Order: sequence, then structure tokens, then C-alpha cells
Amino acid sequence: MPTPPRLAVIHTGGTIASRPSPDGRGLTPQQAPSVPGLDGVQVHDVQPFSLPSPHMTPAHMGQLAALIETLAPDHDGIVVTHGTDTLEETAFALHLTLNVPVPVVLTGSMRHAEEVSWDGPANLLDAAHVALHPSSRERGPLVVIGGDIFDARTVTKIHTTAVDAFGGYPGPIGRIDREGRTPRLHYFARPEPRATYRPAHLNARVEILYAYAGWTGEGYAEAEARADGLVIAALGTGNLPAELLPLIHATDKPVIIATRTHAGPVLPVYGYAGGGATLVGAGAIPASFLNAHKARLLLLILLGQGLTREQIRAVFERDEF
Ligand SMILES: NC(=O)C[C@H](N)C(=O)O
Repeated sequence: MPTPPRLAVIHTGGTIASRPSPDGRGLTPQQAPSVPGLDGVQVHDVQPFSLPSPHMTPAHMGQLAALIETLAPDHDGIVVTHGTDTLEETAFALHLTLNVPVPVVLTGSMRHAEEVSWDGPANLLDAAHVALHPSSRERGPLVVIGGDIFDARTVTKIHTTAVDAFGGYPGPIGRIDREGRTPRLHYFARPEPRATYRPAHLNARVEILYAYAGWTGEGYAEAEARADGLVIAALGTGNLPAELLPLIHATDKPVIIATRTHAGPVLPVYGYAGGGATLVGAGAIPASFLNAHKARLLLLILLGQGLTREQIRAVFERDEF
């Protein structure tokens, strides 16, 4: 008799585990869901904590990575259920730090168990099939929602309530559907090699500032003084009002320039005061195609690894993530 595939399901909370609280105070994580309709698979449920995902911290992400490393040798695939609000941050932190041979797939739900058409069971079943599929190996942690399979680097939450809440440029890297009970899985590209890091700690203080028309640097000095590094969600290809240029010039801490625009890379093309070319001339580091919150996690991990500002620049410049 062939041994059945072994799947670990790590439950961390989120709407997929939530129900309305009896006192009428709103949704809270209460009960981890079980994978429906998976015949012939040995499922091992683990619940290290149960949190709404806005309560997730880098420390929880580190705890999760350590747990996945412990479970990986005895399983063929690992699913992580997670709240959708910060799911992309946990997925990216795992992408940067995990080096395990088995697929790791994150999923969640947008509707809770007592709503009409709860999306939790279908997402969980899809995630389980993806995690146990041999073509999911060597791709780094994946996110599966609504049948779409996303890469941790590019996936982002794009809608506050829709069931298809995840997207990101250029979109899914694969698709899972079911023909009856048989999963049909397609990837649109081959796996790519990826850099991983072993930070000594995840305690660096990295803050995000959000640029807007008319910003003259309010909040910058305070953030710069207390943080080990900054990320700015800048404008367009990575430009800022002129007042920010001398402030950035004055620091030797890493300042990463991301963009508040939803797709595309940061490029140092503009030469007016505060234009991307002048910011890079003043020492700032373009975030490549990472959004501000993912650039923050990468910076936090690189600082935890003890990298200098110039080594950090090289990682962002070469897309070593
Ligand atoms: N759909 C969800 O899971 C949202 C919830 N607020 C969470 O992230 O925990």
C-alpha cells in the first residue's frame, strides 16, 4: 500500500477562523477550519496562535518560519491559514527566510463561517491541493485565493471585501481548478531561483512614511531619529517634494524609496529637486518593484542580518529577493 500524502495545516487565525462573537462585538478568530473533502491524505493540524492578522508581527512570522522548518521533514506539503490583511507580509517574510523543499501555501477567506457562500473551505481545499502538487516545489511560499496562485513577491490585497481580494502586477503565476474531485493545476512559468536570508534578529525598527502632494517632510525627522531605516511610499517612479531632498541627504541610515503607485518599478529618472535621480544621488535606495510594506520587511531582515547600507543597496538593485 502506498503511504498517503502528509499535509500539515498551520492555523494562525484571520477571518477563515472567525465567527461573530456572541456578545455582538463583531468578528473574532475562534475556531480553526478543517480541510474538507481531502480523501486519502493524512492531515496534521497545528495552531501556534490564533490572531486577527493586523496583530501579526515580525516575531510571529519568525515563529512561523521556525515551525515550518520543524514540520517540513515529515510532510509533503504545508498550508498556512492566515488573515488576509497582512497575509502578503507573512508570505513575503517566509519567502525571504524559508529554505524548505516542500511547498508552503498561504490562504485565508474574506467571508466568515456563518455567512452565505463562505469562501474558506474552497480556498483551504485549493491550498491543500497546491501544497501537495509536485509542480509547486522550488517556487518559494505561494498564496492561493479564489483558485489563483500567486508569488509572494508580487501578491497584494487589492480589495477590502471582494472574495477575489488578491491581485498584484503582473498577476497570478498559476491556477487551480477542480474537475469533479480531481484537482487541475497549471503554472504559467517555470520556478526561478531565489535568495534567502538568515537574520540574527527581526528587531530592527523600520518605519514607513507615505508621500502626498504638499508634503514638506512632516514626521520625517522624528521617524529618522528613532528608526534604523526608513521606507517612503513615494510618488510615481519614486519622486518626492523638493523639501525631502536635504533631509534624505543628511542621514546615513538606509532610506528605501518605494512607490504608492500600485504597479511598476521605482526608477531614478527625474532630475528636479526631489526627483528620483536626485534622491538616489542623496543616498536613497530604490525599492525595485516591491511595495512599501514588502520593502520594509526586506530592509528589516537585511538589517537583522547585519548588512551595511551599501550591501542593502546591492540587494535591492540586483532584485536579490
Ligand atoms: N479577511 C480577513 O482575514 C481580514 C481580517 N481582518 C484579518 O486579516 O484577520
